[in-house]
Amino acid sequence: MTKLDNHELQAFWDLAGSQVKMKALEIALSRSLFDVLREPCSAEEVADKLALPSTNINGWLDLLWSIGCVDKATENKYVASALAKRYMTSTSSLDCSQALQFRFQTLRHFTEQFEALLHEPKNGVVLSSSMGPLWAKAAKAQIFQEQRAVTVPALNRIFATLLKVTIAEETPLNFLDLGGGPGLVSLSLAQRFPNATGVLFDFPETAQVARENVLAESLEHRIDVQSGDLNQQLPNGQFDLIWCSSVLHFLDDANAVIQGLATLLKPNGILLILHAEQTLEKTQCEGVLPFYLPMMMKGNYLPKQGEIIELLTKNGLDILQSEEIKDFPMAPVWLHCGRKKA
Ligand SMILES: C[S@@+](CC[C@H](N)C(=O)[O-])C[C@H]1O[C@@H](n2cnc3c(N)ncnc32)[C@H](O)[C@@H]1O
Repeated sequence: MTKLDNHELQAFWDLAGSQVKMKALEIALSRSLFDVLREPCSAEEVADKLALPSTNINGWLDLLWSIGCVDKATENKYVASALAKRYMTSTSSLDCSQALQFRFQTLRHFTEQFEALLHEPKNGVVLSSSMGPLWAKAAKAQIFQEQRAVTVPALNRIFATLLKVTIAEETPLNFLDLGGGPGLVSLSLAQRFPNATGVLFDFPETAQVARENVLAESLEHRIDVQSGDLNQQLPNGQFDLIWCSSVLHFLDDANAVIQGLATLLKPNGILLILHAEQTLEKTQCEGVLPFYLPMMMKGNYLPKQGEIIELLTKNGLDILQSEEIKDFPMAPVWLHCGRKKA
């Protein structure tokens, strides 16, 4: 070790310090600080606008500066960074303020239960129908924001540059968006494929949120919003393309649902499954486990690497490609693209 290297304990001190950074950001989001800082302000002006004493405001703003949320402008003024303006201001079309706060809260809640879950692991998801209203609330807030800012751009990249199978934009296909939440994936598919029709399927309460978003875009003649509990029933229809992202974690039997999806595909139909997975690779564990271990310990399903491919193959699909997708909400997911045999 040269005297310029960090001590080998630094990584663990940094872990402790990240709690303080997180709290600084959480307070900033809850007080709409970045809306205030759309224009440069001094610490005193920030204090005045947020009705706080000015004593500790400089330190708070400097910490936010150190993590990239604030820039320093001239004359001792601070201004929201370009990143914060893009993702943390209420007028931005990519605003993720609520989504970020939700993640802070739920992961903190998990840390409080962590040890109890080691003593008493759970081995089944909560009765799924009771989750309907909670999912609908999420579909109006954090899932909506994450679909708009992250999932839809990832979908666009996947279709534009990543998929090895080409689907011509004018194809008159019928798609299914399984567990589609607020429906931005369905809207995006309908816009990408102008001759397509589609079905979004989710719990009744969430489906209502999706229906309103579909109506707002006047696409109700092309997107049929169906509802039910996937543990009990499948959507109606026969599909050329199925998009299923971050849904299997919440179901009782992923195998049964994939088996069902295979029956809903037309011959040569394409199934795109995007889910976080358990892997044996250290950096992937580091990226995935902080976000998905809580779910696993509560009894949710996190596929092992290779498991989805096995299920798709077992249910009569040829695997066309499997890729790690890093620009997905919270943590990387694996995209598996399967095609039903003709
Ligand atoms: C994490 S969200 C993912 C939403 C969307 N697929 C995406 O990637 O943004 C999970 C979705 O699955 C839906 N879901 C979970 N369990 C379900 C069930 N048993 N039946 C129907 N929908 C369900 C939820 O309502 C929610 O909209």
